[in-house]
Amino acid sequence: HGKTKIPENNYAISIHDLGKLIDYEHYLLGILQNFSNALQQRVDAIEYYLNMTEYEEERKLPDDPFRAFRITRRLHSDYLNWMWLMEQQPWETLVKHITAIAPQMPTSKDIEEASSGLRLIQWTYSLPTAQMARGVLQSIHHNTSLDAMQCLTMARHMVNHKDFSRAKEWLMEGLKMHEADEENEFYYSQLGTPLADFYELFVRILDELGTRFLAMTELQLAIKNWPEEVSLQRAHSRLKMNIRIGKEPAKTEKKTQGAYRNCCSTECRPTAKLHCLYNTTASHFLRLAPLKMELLSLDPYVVLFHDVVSDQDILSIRNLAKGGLARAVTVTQDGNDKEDPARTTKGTWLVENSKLIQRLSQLSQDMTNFDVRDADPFQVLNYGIGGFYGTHFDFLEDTEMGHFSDRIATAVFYLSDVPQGGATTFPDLGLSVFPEKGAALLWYNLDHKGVGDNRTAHSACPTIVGSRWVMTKWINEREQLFRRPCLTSI
Ligand SMILES: O=C(O)CCC(=O)C(=O)O
Ligand SMILES: [Fe+2]
Repeated sequence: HGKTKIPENNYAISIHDLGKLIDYEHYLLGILQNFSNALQQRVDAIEYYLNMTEYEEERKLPDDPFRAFRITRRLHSDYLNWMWLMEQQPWETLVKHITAIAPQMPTSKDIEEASSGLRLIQWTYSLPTAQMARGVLQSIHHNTSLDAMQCLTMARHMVNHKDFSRAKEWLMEGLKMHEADEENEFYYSQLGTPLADFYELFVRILDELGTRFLAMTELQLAIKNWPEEVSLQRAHSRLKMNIRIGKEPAKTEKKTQGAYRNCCSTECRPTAKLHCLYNTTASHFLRLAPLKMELLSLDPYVVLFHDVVSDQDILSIRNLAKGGLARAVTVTQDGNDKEDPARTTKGTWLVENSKLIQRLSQLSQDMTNFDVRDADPFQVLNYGIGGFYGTHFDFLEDTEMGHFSDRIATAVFYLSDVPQGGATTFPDLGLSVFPEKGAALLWYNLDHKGVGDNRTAHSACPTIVGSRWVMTKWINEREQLFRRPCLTSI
């Protein structure tokens, strides 16, 4: 029999798949509402009975015959009915409904990835914590925000990632919200985040930041307020020990990635003015239907094509991909696939050979003037919460596969607009492209000798708002013998 394996839904790395959680929550809230109704019915009946029997009345001997009769009758039978009611727990079936969908609920890994998404958004776009907590992202007010519990989760996450100053900011936001809501402490305790937990973490953060004596003062105050809290007592003895042995506070490392963060935040274009033109030369076809092409860099070659995929085709492509989204992986040195925290997106390969795919292949061929008959299939990707692809190369050079046939060029088709964030960025080129539904970005990964060009390092910046869909095509060297006669290595 054994346990059934908990499925890995990986919700946080695909906004599209996260949509399933909306249905689950709706279902759960329905159960909770039924539970509430059932309870309410009972409460009403009990209150009615208490009123009827004049519970609040003065106690005196039942000297009138009706009172004497009434109390005898009540205590002969009513009490049994109440006992029966107290024993009945019709919500046990509700609990079973919840148990049945429990395996589909997000896991702690999902929470970690969702928090990481927010952390990356905050870091990449330098968003102030107080604004973020209130739903202000890049000066845009969204009708959404985080509550005290969610700020606490963010603070914990920042502590785990050793960013103690951010942790402190998140915790202060959480504390403020919690204290403003003090009369609902029962609700917070019920959900496992009593005020004491906020203080416990607060003290730990102050300690890590090297402000240990401030931490001690705060802690003593908190203990005065919640003398029964074991967690505070534990924190107290830990802190005393740290003071006694003079434990070094943690050092937070500073990461700086100027160009990457700049070009994620605002569109970057290399200084030299390049041109927009209609590409009519790549194939015979293009003489009749030219592509709107924007030259972004000559060396390495990077171009952006506008309006190459129709809304209709985009809908079809996304529908083909929707059912099969799975965590996208990266290739290691020895040619194996591995799960990579620097690639938080789900993807699927379009392997069938439909009319649509043939049309898209022809389009890729027209755009690139490369033979794509044997290229990798199209890969459709949907990014998650703060979903990104860290700076990487598409060429495989030193890997097993790379020796055989390297990825000479990459095309990225944008299958959605992205309201905020989500640029494709080339930090070394000072170049970034913000997604525009229907456009396609194309670049060469190899130099004229067929060697990987390090300047083509690129990334997908974290998506802030939106469900980011792209489709990529990696084009291989192998088939290009006659199309790139100038390759000096051949
Ligand atoms: O999503 C993007 O903008 C880039 C994707 C990418 O670099 C890749 O899939 O290799
Ligand atoms: Fe890439």
